[in-house]
Amino acid sequence: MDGCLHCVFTWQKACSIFHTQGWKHLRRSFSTEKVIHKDHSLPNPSWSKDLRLLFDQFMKKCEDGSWKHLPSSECKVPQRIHSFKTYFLDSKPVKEDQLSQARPFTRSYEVGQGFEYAMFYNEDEKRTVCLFQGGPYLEGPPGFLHGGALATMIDTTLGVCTISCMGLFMTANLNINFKSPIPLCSVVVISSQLDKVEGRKVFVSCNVRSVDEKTLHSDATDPVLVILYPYRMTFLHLILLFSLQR
Ligand SMILES: CCCCCCCCCC(=O)SCCNC(=O)CCNC(=O)[C@H](O)C(C)(C)COP(=O)(O)OP(=O)(O)OC[C@H]1O[C@@H](n2cnc3c(N)ncnc32)[C@H](O)[C@@H]1OP(=O)(O)O
Repeated sequence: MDGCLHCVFTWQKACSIFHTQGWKHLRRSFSTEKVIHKDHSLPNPSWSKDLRLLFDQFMKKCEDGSWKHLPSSECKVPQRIHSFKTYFLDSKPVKEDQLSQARPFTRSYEVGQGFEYAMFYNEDEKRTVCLFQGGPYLEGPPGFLHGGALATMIDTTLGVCTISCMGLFMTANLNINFKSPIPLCSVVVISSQLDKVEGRKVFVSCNVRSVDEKTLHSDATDPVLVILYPYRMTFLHLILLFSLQR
């Protein structure tokens, strides 16, 4: 029992570290390996004027503590976290050399070519906002953003909202309505919120609007995110959690 509680605290600690300090600290806290990181959610030369302006506006909102900027990082992912991810979900382990190549999908492009974004979280309102600029490698219809790229960012924003509010999860269902195409390299605001929790199910929703808020590009209502922890814990998971702490 003590062991189980210890694991609960470990995950609570992980989630708390995640939304106060970001992935880099979460990863570092579970690893003895040296982690090289860079925060990709800060302005860079590829950011348009719109993205910079919005970023500055949200950073201002962070000053009174109501909103938090969520940093990102690209790093050499520690092997143990990979093992954890692989085994925790009962999937077949992938080869070591493939693992060493792994990196978060949304941070896998050259600066400015793919997903440029910054996220902000409001704990009281259980809301997450993502300021997103889709680069030229994310083209779908000529001159417009690929629907799958937008779905990726919606899933990521909803995921960050869920992990910040509730903890570890897997997306079980995601319903997206594409209402108006997004011009490539333009900026949109993805606003997500936690609507309700029923047992292991977390219901979150979001909408995607243009910077001037006049155009509703897309919305996702009642997607379901199922939280895995602490309800489906096997002996193997417990061993892995203990090993992560060493
Ligand atoms: C740092 C953070 C940033 C992260 C950003 C990245 C975000 C990326 C998010 C993802 O891409 S996750 C990857 C894509 N998702 C998957 O691969 C999930 C694959 N599916 C599964 O692994 C399992 O189906 C799942 C864990 C979702 C559920 O399996 P379980 O065996 O744990 O749950 P179960 O089937 O018993 O269902 C639990 C409840 O959820 C409900 N449920 C399950 N699937 C559902 C579904 N598809 N739609 C609606 N409800 C669903 C189910 O009816 C039930 O409701 P009740 O509790 O009321 O009985």
